[in-house]
Amino acid sequence: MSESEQYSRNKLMDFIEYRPLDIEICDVTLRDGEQTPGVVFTKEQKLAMANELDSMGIEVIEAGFPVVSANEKETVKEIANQGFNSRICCLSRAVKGDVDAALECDVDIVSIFIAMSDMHLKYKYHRSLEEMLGCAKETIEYATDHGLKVRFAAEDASRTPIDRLKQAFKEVENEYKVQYVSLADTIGILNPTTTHYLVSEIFKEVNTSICIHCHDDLGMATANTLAAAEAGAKQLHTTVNAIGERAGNASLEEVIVALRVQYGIDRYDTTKLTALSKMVSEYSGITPSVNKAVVGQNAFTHESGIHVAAILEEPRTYELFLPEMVGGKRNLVVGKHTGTKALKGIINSIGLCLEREELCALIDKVKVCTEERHKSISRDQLERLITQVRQEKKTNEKGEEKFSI
Ligand SMILES: CC(=O)SCCNC(=O)CCNC(=O)[C@H](O)C(C)(C)COP(=O)(O)OP(=O)(O)OC[C@H]1O[C@@H](n2cnc3c(N)ncnc32)[C@H](O)[C@@H]1OP(=O)(O)O
Ligand SMILES: O=C(O)CCC(=O)C(=O)O
Repeated sequence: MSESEQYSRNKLMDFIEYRPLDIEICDVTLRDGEQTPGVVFTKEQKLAMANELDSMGIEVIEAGFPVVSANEKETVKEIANQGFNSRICCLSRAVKGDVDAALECDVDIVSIFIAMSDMHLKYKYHRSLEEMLGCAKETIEYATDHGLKVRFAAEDASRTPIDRLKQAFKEVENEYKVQYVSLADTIGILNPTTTHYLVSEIFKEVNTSICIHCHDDLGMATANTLAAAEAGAKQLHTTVNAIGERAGNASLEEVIVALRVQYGIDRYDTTKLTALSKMVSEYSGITPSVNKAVVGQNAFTHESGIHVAAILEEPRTYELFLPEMVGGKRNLVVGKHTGTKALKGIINSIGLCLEREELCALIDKVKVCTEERHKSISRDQLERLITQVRQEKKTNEKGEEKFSI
C-alpha cells in the first residue's frame, strides 16, 4: 500500500501560507516524562525506550538530568555510549557541578536552563535577572570550553517579557557558540496563536536554532508545538503518551503523525508508535485514556452502524490514517449503535453467515441487550445471541410445519 493510501492529507494546508517546516524532534520522555509524579524508570527501561526512539529516527533523545542521582548519571552515560544515530542530550541547571555531571556522561548536548520570568526570579531563585543570566553565561562558557554542545533553555519563557528573552538569547549567541535556544511553556499557558507570535518574534532577531517545549495544561501542547514549527522553531520537544509534569507534554505520537498528514514530513517510522506507547505505559504505570489520539484503545475502534458500513468498503471514510501506519489494529464493536450492514460484515469476518431475516432478529436482540447492560457486547455474547436466533428460527419453522399439517 502506498504512503498516500495510508492517510488523508489535510489539503486545506495548500491554501495556508506558512514557512516550510525545517524541524527535528527531541524526545524528552526519559527526562520530563520521568518527572511525572510517581514515575521511576529503571536503567534497562530507559535503554529500551531510547533504543526504540533511535530506531524510529528521532534526532535527539533527552536521556535525563544526571545530577538527580548516581543511577541517573550512570544511565545517561550508558545511553550516550550506545552508538545511536540519535544525539543524546541531558539537562543541567546553571551550575558548574551539573555540567561536570553531564561531562562525565559523554552526552552530545547539555541543556542549560534558567527561568527569566519575574515570577521565578522573585519566588524561586530570590535573585535578580542579572545574577541568573550571569550564572547561565558562566555555565555555558564552562560547558563549551569543555567541548560540550549547548542548548540555552529559557524555562517559563511564555511568562517572560519577549524583549528580555531576545536580549538574553542575543547576548548568549554573540558571546558563546550555543547550538540552540529553547522556549519552554513551562506552565502550559500558550495557545497556538501566542505560540506562533512568540516564536516568530524570537526567530526575527535570533540566529540560533529555536527549540519549543510545550506543556499540556490546556490540552494544546501538540497544537502549540506545530504552531511553533510553522513560525520557525527547529527542535520540537515531545514525550511518548504525552507523559510529563502535571498534564504532561506534547505527545510524540500526535506530533509525528501530524507532521506527516499536515506537512508531508514522513521520515519517522510511525509503525513503531503503538508498541512504544505500550512499552512506556507499562514502564510508567500510566495507561493513555481510551480516546487518546493515535494510541488510545479507541483510536481505531468503531461501533456506529453508518461508520462501520462505510469502513467495510473503505476505512479512510472514517479514519484519518490506517491503524497499520502506527502499528495499531482496527476493532469493530457490536453495540447499541450497530446497523445491519455492519453486523453482517462483522459476522462474515468471523466465518459465519446469517440470512437477512436472522440478521434483523439479531439486530433487535443486540439493541435490547446493549440497552439493558449499558455497554457493547463481546464476541462470545454475540455468538450466544446468534445461537438463540437460529434456535428460535428452527422452533418457528417447526411450529409452522405442524400448523400446515
Ligand atoms: C521545568 C523543569 O522541568 S526543571 C527540571 C525539574 N527537575 C527536577 O527537579 C529533577 C529532580 N530534582 C532533584 O533531584 C533535585 O531537586 C536536584 C538534584 C536537581 C537539586 O537538589 P537540591 O540540591 O537538594 O536542591 P533543591 O531541589 O532543594 O533546590 C533547587 C536548587 O536549585 C536552584 N535552581 C533551580 N533551577 C536552577 C537553575 N536553572 N539554575 C541554577 N540554579 C537553579 C534553586 O534555586 C535551588 O537553589 P538553593 O538550594 O540555593 O535554594
Ligand atoms: O526548555 C527546555 O528544554 C526544558 C524546560 C522544561 O522542562 C520546562 O520548562 O518545562
